[in-house]
Amino acid sequence: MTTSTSARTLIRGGTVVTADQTFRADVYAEDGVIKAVGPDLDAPSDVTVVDAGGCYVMPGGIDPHTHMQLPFMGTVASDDFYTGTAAGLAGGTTMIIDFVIPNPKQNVMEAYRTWRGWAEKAAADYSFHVAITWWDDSVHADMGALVREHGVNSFKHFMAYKNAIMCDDEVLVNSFTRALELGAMPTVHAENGELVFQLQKQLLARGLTGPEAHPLSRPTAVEGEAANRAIQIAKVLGVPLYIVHVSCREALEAIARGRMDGHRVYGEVLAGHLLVDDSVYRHPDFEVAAAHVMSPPFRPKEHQAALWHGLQSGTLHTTATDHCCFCAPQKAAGRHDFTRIPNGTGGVEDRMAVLWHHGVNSGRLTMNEFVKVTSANAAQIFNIYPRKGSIAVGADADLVVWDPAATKTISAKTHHQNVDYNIFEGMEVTGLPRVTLTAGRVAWQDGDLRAVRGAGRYVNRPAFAPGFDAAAKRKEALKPRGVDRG
Ligand SMILES: C[C@@H](CNC(N)=O)C(=O)O
Ligand SMILES: [Zn+2]
Ligand SMILES: [Zn+2]
Ligand SMILES: [Zn+2]
Repeated sequence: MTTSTSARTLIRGGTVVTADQTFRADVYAEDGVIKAVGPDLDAPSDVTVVDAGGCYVMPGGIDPHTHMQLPFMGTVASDDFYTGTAAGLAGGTTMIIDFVIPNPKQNVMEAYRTWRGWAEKAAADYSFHVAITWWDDSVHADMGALVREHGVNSFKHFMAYKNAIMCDDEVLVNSFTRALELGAMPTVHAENGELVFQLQKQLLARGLTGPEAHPLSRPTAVEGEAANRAIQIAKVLGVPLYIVHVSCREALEAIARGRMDGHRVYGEVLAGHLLVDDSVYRHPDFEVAAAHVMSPPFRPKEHQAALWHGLQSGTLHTTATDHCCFCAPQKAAGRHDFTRIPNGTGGVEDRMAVLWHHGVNSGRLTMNEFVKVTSANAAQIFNIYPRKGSIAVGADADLVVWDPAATKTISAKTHHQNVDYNIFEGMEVTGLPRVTLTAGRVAWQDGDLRAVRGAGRYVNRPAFAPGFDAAAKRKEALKPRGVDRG
């Protein structure tokens, strides 16, 4: 179902904040596209006027890491593409990049079509990273079709989850090589799945079955090793790399080393990893501890300071949520075996507010840096800027009118996410979306959510600079050199 985007909307009286500018201006949108940005714009007839007085007008948030209705660990994530994108709109996020995750040996194109069907009901725009969970010639071919015909320019690799969707080095090397040929970005979930598997077995054998064992099975060295390995593999192959949910100092330092070596490595950090620490796993109530089971796990406090410094210094580039919700009855599957607790937590509704409060209000980030890490950088890294992540004529009218004085206490009792727990429960934040517009239409205003099921559109993300064929380049490099007689 498509909704009219011929709505004419004038956002009046605000201060526009983009990744690089802050200036007083009105914004006029028509047919879902920004048509004018400037002071004191005239209001044509039959226009909807949005009062942005005292507010900032920013590009709508882009969450580059969600899993709506993901089938995982024997159950299905509780937010679907409609409820999850609606909750995102309530929090100022106007686009998600979700994941197609084929089962091993499942045809990649078939999995892609399945996820496309599920996402038809989305209330905001969406796109997909496609996970490569196995390898053969059909995967090589399907990656080409996805890039050339379906607007996919990023491929995900889980280095964790052994005996499920974990990639070994053979898959990583083949898929990274193919990504380079195609001009696509490989991304990784960097945890050494073999180590996790062995540590889980050891912990269970010692009778440690509760959620407090979850972080013990995934120490930071397990993430640091995998991050470094993925970076070195990408470096040898000459392909860029994006590391999702960087949660600890070891992974951050691997990225910093790679970047210092001149390698194109990007890092993503979750709002949760910036603000929630590992004490949650020692909560006496199983439900509270299990609600926080996700991977990589929440870490000791000292890693959060490092992650904030990573964001401030440009070693980390995007913020996300890894929104993958499971309610208490689903988490209870692991009541007597923590390895069976479905991994995942929420956050798509709260990311922008918690980052504004703890990032901008605290002085860690400027407002422009806030726009970079919640929207513009993800748009640039995944090649949809300035259509997304900017406020400019011709860009999509995905906008948020941000009230820096508005306050609320985050709670599962009041959030719109379809999950019975909130990892930011009780957190008081100042700075909230007053209005969120998707394709020029008001979807959230002063607490009233008017998300439209099916209004979201699939966003094609073009390949990067013409992917050259790495094989040809390697052949050239290996050609015997004639003696150079000077
Ligand atoms: C399966 C997915 C969500 N779950 C999680 N992060 O624990 C992921 O690993 O990113
Ligand atoms: Zn090839
Ligand atoms: Zn992951
Ligand atoms: Zn994820």
